[in-house]
Amino acid sequence: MEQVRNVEGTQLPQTVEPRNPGMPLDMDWVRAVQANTSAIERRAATLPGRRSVKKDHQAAWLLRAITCIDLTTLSGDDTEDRVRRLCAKARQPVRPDILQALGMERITTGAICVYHEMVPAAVEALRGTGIPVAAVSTGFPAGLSPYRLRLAEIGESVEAGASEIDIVISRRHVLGGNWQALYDEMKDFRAASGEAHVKAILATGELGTLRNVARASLVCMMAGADFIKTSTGKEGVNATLPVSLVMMRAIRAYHERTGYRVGYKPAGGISKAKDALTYLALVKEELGDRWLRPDLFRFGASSLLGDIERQLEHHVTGAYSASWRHAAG
Ligand SMILES: O=C[C@H](O)COP(=O)(O)O
Repeated sequence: MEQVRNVEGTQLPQTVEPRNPGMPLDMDWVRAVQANTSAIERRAATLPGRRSVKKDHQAAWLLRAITCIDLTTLSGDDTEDRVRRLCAKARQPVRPDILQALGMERITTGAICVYHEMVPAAVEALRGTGIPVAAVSTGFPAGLSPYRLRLAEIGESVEAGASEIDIVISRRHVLGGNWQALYDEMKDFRAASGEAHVKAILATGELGTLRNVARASLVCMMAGADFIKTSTGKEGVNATLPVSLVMMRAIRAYHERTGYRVGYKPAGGISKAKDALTYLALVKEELGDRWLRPDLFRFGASSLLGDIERQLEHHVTGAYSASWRHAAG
């Protein structure tokens, strides 16, 4: 077995960024946004081949990835029992013997992410663990239910104990270039969330262009989003590397302009450990180490944890498969 080196931040102190206060809508900044699609795609295409995460650090990075997962179930057939099982997994995402072999005592996932109706079961199952419950809200996934009901849904989830709210934006505001409407909507959602942290789901697969993704990212941050998130997991195209580059660069620009760090959450279709490593490498390169913590980075994923567990088990037992070596390259 390879020695797992201690990666700073794998066992995490509770550092939480101050909430993003937002800023007035700066329309000149929004209109000036460019996105060079071919350059972005070229950059994204070279990333998986890089050795940004060295092989002998991979197990530690995979543990880090686990701490950043919003462990998710968002199905029509969700039950309280399923959510309770998921919460048990969030509390103990890796078998204790594997964890011990990797030199770690305890880790948890970043959060649990569920529909509103499942919030009470999740809150109860996670009581005393410090693991937050995130609720998808505002008529997830399409965001087309009546506006007052979308606002009320946020309030009810907060009241039920959700400390993170994943809202969906109205895609039509982006597609129609109605940035003021997007800003106002996001501000209302933010206000309705009270003290809860707010993740703005852009549904990037439905926004048409990378420039729209960049503009929507900026507008949501200006309106006070604490995180920007790619997708609901229900669009035809969900998290991708080009979209992630655009969103991370918007986060960087917002930080440079305002001093506030907004978090990033790629979500939907991320199910392989090697993909998690690629995303972590991208975050490290584009935003820096500070973003590699669960208060600023999450994976929205329902099946990623299973693959990471398998890879860690292989790592510990020495059955480190040739295909994995190749894939993680
Ligand atoms: O927000 C999280 C996504 O809905 C999860 O998508 P996934 O089931 O493809 O991992």
